[in-house]
Amino acid sequence: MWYRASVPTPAPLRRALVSVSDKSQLDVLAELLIAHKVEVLSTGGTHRALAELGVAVVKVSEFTGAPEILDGRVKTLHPKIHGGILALPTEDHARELELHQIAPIDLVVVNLYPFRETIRKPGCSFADAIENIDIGGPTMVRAAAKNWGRVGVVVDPNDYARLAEVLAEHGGALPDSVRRSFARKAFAHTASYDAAIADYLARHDDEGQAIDAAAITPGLFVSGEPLVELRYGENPHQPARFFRTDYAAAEQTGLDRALIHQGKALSYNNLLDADAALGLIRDLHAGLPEGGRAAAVFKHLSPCGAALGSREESLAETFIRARQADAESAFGGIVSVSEAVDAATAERLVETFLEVVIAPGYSPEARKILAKKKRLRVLELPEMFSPSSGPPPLRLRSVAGGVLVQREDLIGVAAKDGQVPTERSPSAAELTSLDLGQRVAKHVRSNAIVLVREGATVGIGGGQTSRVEAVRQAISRAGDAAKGAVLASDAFFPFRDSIDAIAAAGVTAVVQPGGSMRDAEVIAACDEHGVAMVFTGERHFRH
Ligand SMILES: NC(=O)c1ncn([C@@H]2O[C@H](COP(=O)(O)O)[C@@H](O)[C@H]2O)c1NC=O
Repeated sequence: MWYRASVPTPAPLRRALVSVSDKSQLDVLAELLIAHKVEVLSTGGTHRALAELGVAVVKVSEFTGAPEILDGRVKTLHPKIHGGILALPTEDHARELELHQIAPIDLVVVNLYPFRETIRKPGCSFADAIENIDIGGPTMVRAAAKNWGRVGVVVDPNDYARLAEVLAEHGGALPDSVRRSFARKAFAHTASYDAAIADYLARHDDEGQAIDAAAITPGLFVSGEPLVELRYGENPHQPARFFRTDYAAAEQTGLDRALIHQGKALSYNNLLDADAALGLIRDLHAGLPEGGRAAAVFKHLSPCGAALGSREESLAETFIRARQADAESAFGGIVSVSEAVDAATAERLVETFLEVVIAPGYSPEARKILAKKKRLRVLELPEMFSPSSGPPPLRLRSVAGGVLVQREDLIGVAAKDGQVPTERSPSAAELTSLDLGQRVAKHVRSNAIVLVREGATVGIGGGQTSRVEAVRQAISRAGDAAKGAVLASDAFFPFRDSIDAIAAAGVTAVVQPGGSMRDAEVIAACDEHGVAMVFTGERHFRH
């Protein structure tokens, strides 16, 4: 419950304390403080900046009679400041303020030392990070937010314009509702600030040395910036929202950065599928030969088609082959491509009912063509293939009772780098197809089997409870195309039954991690059927 002080008609602001590290838009603030004749108190750097903008500003040290000390570690931590902010509008508090000669403060404008920006700087020392933990700022922000019934608190320079508008509308006073909404934002701000500090400290040991960057540290400090309220969750009766987390803010390539050119609002399911389609196209892009291109079609978190094109093939042709891989499933699909969409590709895209298209760019002609499909969501992620620095991003998933945290599966072993345990080695053409199959299988729910022929998937079996059933599904989907195809599996074959089924269907080569107790049996089966096999040593379960 919010504490509610009874202030029937808010009085015009008389005194503000301004202490900001981010000095952007201070001119907007200065203007409104002058216009409403607000008495202004301020700390060192902010005092100088406001004075230059023509504000008659009093130094906090003069106001309190206590100088700033300890290199700025103590500037505003004084009863005259905190008494002035925290006093309730009651007669008792008024008497106490008078007794101690404390003047009430009714607006606090504070933003904090740039802790996040500091720790993101290459080479930032532990000592630098610690020195950038703001103490006085959050103390004032929290005090003002607690006393929202009388005091306004602004933590974001982007709110100065709103503040100016509200004050102009209300004769220099801040209505209750505005103070309350500023207070909400203030506590969210300090909570997120502390989460960043706690996360940083969890990632450093007692000597201040960074712990293995890829480790999952024992603390989880997630704060989320709300991006959009989604129409609903997986189903219409489930409310849902999309948040950008602090962890994601460090990523260059997240969906939070997508430019949305057109289409219906993105749904919860769209975002999940878009994320999956993005993951696959990144893996395909990473394996492309120079001048090559790739396209993928997703449905309900599973790829239904993926194709690689050589430099001689256009993107439109590559997309057509990805769509043809399972034309039936492509209806209502999510498409991702490895390069900017041109007019010819756009013409092909609009032939099918699609939910979302994701690409690193679009030509103006392509945009015009796609615009014909008003509901189609067109997402541009210019940085989608930027190489990521640092450890793979954290991925969070909730289960009843908690949250699971792991690093994203970014390992990609090219089939050509694997070991060949069979008598026959795959041909160069088979290796190229195995590589595509392996990259796609990583994005199919386990148990996952992917059949590939001539640079495109022809049959995908996923989400099956036995591996041989996933094999049967992939073969059945491929039909005649299974003959001469190659196969990729996300995990090892526990028995030779899958190999017997594959060989009977005409599959010529296999890529899988290996590591089964019965690898010898599986290798023997391959040799019996003349099937070439590659062991990658890396499992890619997707649950
Ligand atoms: N220690 C204090 O008493 C204190 N009071 C305010 N600050 C911070 O000092 C900064 C502004 O400093 P300046 O006005 O000197 O540029 C603000 O980010 C504010 O949050 C403080 N600094 C850190 O804790």
